[in-house]
Amino acid sequence: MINVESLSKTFSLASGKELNAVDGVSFEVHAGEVYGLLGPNGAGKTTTLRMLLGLLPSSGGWASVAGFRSDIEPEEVKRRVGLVTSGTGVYRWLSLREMLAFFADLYGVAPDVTKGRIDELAGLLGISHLLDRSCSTLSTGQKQRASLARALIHDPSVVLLDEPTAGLDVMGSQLVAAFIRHLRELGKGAILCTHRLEEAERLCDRFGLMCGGRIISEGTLEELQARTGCETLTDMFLQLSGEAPFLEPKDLAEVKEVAS
Ligand SMILES: Nc1ncnc2c1ncn2[C@@H]1O[C@H](COP(=O)(O)OP(=O)(O)OP(=O)(O)O)[C@@H](O)[C@H]1O
Repeated sequence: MINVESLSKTFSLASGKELNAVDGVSFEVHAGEVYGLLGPNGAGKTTTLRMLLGLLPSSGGWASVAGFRSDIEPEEVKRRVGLVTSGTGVYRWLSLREMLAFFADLYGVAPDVTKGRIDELAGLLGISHLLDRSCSTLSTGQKQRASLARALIHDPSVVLLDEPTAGLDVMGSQLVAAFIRHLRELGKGAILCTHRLEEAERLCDRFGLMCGGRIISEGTLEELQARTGCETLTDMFLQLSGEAPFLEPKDLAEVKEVAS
């Protein structure tokens, strides 16, 4: 469903140097699978998603969604992808119903299908009572529900989630988790990028651990546990990236001593 093959991106920096933000990344995501693309800040996750969506040209390799190459047929790719980000972007001057209808129209959903789909998604996400409210009056959590509905309005086969729970409270995060489980039941392929590693452990079927533009390890949680000898994704990250926390517990004790 999603194929990424030797994908690379080199940025030319103002200093004249070059940065290999994504460096030969390959992975696949199948229908009904949630793939966790995880890594520290600057690992290259968002750049990978932008190339996959056809928003950014690659420097090498290719990506495809449902058989359509992002670099050759980006419009076909966008038609098949729903995007959820942490920026809960809604159109302030439209009602929620108008905004969802607007996006349905942009994606070419037939008008007679749109109404039923808005009602269905609003029911699923618990926002039916908000449909005729102006988007400008919605709370952060309500806006995120609206964004989730917007991502599915054209019934995409693939959903990309880039930090979907950033800034949300426990209830909001649980809703996003339920949404991701629902995607799996619908047989959609999904990529989840998140820094909440415990959340990723619970939600993803397989993981690609990214560091410095490369996938340094890939597999199910059990496979990664067997390979690394670590129990949690957090411990795996620290081990695989070869990085220790800036402060060891003994350092913290010293800091406390100095402070007292
Ligand atoms: N347009 C650009 N020009 C130059 N460098 C860029 C550009 N976009 C991203 N980068 C750099 O590429 C690297 C990867 O960035 P990217 O946003 O993909 O990381 P990320 O894994 O999504 O990080 P985060 O978890 O912090 O969002 C970073 O070093 C970033 O500074």
